[in-house]
Amino acid sequence: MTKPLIELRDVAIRYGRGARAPTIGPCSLQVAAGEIVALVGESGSGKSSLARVAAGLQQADQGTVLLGGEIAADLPRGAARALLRSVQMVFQDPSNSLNPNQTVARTIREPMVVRGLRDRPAMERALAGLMELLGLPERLLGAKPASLSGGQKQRVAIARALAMEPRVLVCDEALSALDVVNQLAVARRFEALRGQGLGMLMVSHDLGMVRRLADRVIVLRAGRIVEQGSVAQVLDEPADAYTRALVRATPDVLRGGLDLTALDTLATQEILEMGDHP
Ligand SMILES: Nc1ncnc2c1ncn2[C@@H]1O[C@H](COP(=O)(O)OP(=O)(O)OP(=O)(O)O)[C@@H](O)[C@H]1O
Repeated sequence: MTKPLIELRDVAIRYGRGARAPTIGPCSLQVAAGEIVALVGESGSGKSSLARVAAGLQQADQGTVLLGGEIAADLPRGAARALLRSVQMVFQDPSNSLNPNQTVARTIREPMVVRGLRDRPAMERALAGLMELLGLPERLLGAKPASLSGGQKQRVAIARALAMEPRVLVCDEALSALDVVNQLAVARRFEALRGQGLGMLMVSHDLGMVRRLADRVIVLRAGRIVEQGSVAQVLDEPADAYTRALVRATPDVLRGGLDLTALDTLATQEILEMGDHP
């Protein structure tokens, strides 16, 4: 059997020492190639903490993180770094994650340099490919974040993450700050990337988007996984009382997924052009 791209085994995180210090876990989860797994739960339930551990940005206090069946710390330094680079993270607010002094081109080229790409023409081809994939017009290559719309900034952040050629993308509310047009455009890109084998762990409050994108849903409450299963199982027939409350707390229109039927008939480029007014 192929190994999951990411596996968290009995991962626990503890913030501080006192009896009331927030504790998350132990939690176990897996993301396979071409699979989108959603982490949902109320604010403070531990979604972002687990996402950061999965992305290698935070150390767990207990448990193991396996990437493609391997533990980075067990490998020689170069191999460990390459393994850790196979997971990239996209955050909610691109304004905080992009360097305000760097152009779009430099932002997206940088990870290519980090992963060792030295061939300039290959780099330019990869840059052009990512710009096209994310619906970013060429004229933005020399632009700095301040002159981009929120949607464009987030698409640059996603292009930068993909420039590392990750096997898994960890998205922490990556679509929440976007308007519905940009959400749909990016969701379509994620669907296409999943088709190419990319795995995704997505943290989201938006059960409509979870229904659209995710294959499986994991429900967290107060640092513990209370339920997990397919989207249909968890969102339509939740077994756990907390999941039922979470689903019920979402307005009908969002629970069923946003009605994007009219927009969905348009080509992605048309959708992006609608959303590209800075
Ligand atoms: N760096 C930190 N130091 C101390 N406590 C923290 C830290 N990060 C998170 N916590 C605490 O850990 C718990 C889980 O936080 P986390 O951000 O992982 O939850 P979340 O489900 O992602 O919440 P939200 O949906 O509001 O982003 C919370 O009680 C939070 O206050």
